[in-house]
Amino acid sequence: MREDYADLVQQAQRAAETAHAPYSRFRVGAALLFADGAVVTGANVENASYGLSLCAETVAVARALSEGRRGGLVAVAVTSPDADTISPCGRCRQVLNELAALDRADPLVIGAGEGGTRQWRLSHLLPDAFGPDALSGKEGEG
Ligand SMILES: O=c1ccn([C@H]2C[C@H](O)[C@@H](CO)O2)c(=O)[nH]1
Repeated sequence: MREDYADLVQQAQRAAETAHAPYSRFRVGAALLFADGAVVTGANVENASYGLSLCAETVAVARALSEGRRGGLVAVAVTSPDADTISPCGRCRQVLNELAALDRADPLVIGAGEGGTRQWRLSHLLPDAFGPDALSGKEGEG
């Protein structure tokens, strides 16, 4: 793994320590790397109403968008201290695609754990994605 991605994984690991996961006891951290070098992290946030829980990747994407980021997503690291390895759930793939598609990026997704590290392009994890393009001309500036 390139050194900068090792650092990104480390940031995801640190984020996982802040997870609010009292129900599943499965902590997840995500770290998004942007072209300007910025990193935005997130951890999963569970809810007593289980189905309302938010995944780490979703929290990170929401943080990035609410900070005003509208593209430049280069890589995403996801990790859990409670699993040997991890790959983003289906909903997270769609949520990541929302940010990536804003500038037609195809970020590297890194699933890291003690059991090994796997890398994919987001387009591999979510081929033929439904994205903002499908609505072009139908939506306003958000
Ligand atoms: O890609 C994933 C998959 C799962 N989780 C969280 C959701 C839930 O809080 C816990 C167990 O599914 O892990 C994530 O944060 N990201």
